[in-house]
Amino acid sequence: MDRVRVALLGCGVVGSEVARLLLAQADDLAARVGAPLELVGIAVRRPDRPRPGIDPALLTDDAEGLVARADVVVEVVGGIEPARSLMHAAFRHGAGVVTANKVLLAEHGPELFEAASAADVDLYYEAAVAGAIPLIRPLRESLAGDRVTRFLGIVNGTTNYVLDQMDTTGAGFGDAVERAQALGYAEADPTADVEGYDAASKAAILASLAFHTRVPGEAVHREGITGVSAADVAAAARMGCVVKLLAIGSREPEGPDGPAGVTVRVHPAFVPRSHPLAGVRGPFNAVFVEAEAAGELMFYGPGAGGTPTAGAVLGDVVAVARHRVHGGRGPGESAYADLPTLPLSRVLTRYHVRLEVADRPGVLARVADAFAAHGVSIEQVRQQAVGEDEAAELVVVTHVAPDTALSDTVADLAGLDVVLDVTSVMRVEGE
Ligand SMILES: NC(=O)c1ccc[n+]([C@@H]2O[C@H](COP(=O)([O-])OP(=O)(O)OC[C@H]3O[C@@H](n4cnc5c(N)ncnc54)[C@H](O)[C@@H]3O)[C@@H](O)[C@H]2O)c1
Ligand SMILES: N[C@@H](CCO)C(=O)O
Ligand code: NA
Repeated sequence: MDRVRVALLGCGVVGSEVARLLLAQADDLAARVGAPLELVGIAVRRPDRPRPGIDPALLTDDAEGLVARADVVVEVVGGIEPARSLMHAAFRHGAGVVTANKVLLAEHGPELFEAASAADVDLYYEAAVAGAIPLIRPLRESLAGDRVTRFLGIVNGTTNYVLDQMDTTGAGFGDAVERAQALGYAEADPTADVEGYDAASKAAILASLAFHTRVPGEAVHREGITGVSAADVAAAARMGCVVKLLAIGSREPEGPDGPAGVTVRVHPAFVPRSHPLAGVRGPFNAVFVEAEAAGELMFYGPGAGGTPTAGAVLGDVVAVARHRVHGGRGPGESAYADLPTLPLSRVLTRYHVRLEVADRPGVLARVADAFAAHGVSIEQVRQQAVGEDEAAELVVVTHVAPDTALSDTVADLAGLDVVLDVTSVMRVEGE
């Protein structure tokens, strides 16, 4: 093969950087691949729009036609359609695909991996989870001989920036989101990030890979950070913790509560300041992976941004192009373990519960009784007066308890006449 033809679909934040780096590093990439990479075209919606540094002759609005002329298709359009159809078209034409599209993989991964396998071509997606951080390849290849038992990480840069601002400046949620938008971290519509959808797609992809099973995006338990208040962040600080949006996947053994399987969840949690994840600041990402032989591994770096993400895309382009030149293909989907995704009731966690209660004799005992009635053991209780009236804030930290026992406790607490409000319920993770 005297050259590898690369088609780029999408020329936005990531795509424009992929195009720039492909051209700027052409000689190095050719040496690494064993043949030159030829950028044969860039599919865009508006080919007439000038794009600095990009030859207008490369621009086309005929994405289908471009895909038919490529050996490697880079999909950085995002969303479900037309990305999904274009990837299928690439496979039909015998082209390998590199994508950064976590939404598409979390929703339609199995179908796309099957199509790639049937066509005997590659589907690579390092940039889809935690941007530039090498994470997909270590899970898919370096840890292929090990048994991953758990991952715990920060996989959304926007929400990490927002929570970090709330922690370091005392800002409220709304102000912190506005700062994230002003800096270009958060989109004009930040729903996918702040409601945890983006992190849930990434958690689904990581869990599928790590546990050799299929976890669809909708099977991930998802809570965003819109309910996290400045008071929650301050309460975390008083406990020596910081609030982080975590993505957690875990193998659960067979037990009295049900069969073996996996749990996968995304939610805000208190993380002790001594834990390495607490030190992940601003828009950075980090993922802890625990494996039986390797022990604890941590992957850290920029989880987003045009240039870092384009670097991860190009790493995949080199791998897929090498296979075109030298033959063979990389590992495909590995879902042989076929483990069920278990309900959250199988998860054991510590909880931090904040209540507003009447400040009179016997209240503490009644609150403690509600926890005891569901077998939830209390580790710490702290009370402080609030305002002038006869109310107090009560903070209860539990020992590990099943999720269902805690939610039943909270329902009972909310029904007590001495409890004026259950202000917040947060999990405590990472100890
Ligand atoms: N931006 C990041 O930091 C980042 C990080 C990791 C992964 N990703 C993923 O990379 C992908 C691209 O993200 P982005 O930030 O570059 O988005 P973007 O919105 O900046 O770019 C997407 C581009 O695709 C174009 N487009 C849409 N429909 C098209 C079509 N039918 N034909 C041709 N072009 C079309 C849009 O006009 C836009 O220019 C997404 O899947 C995203 O989730 C982005
Ligand atoms: N919106 C994502 C981009 C990377 O997928 C984030 O904030 O992490
Ligand atoms: Na990555």
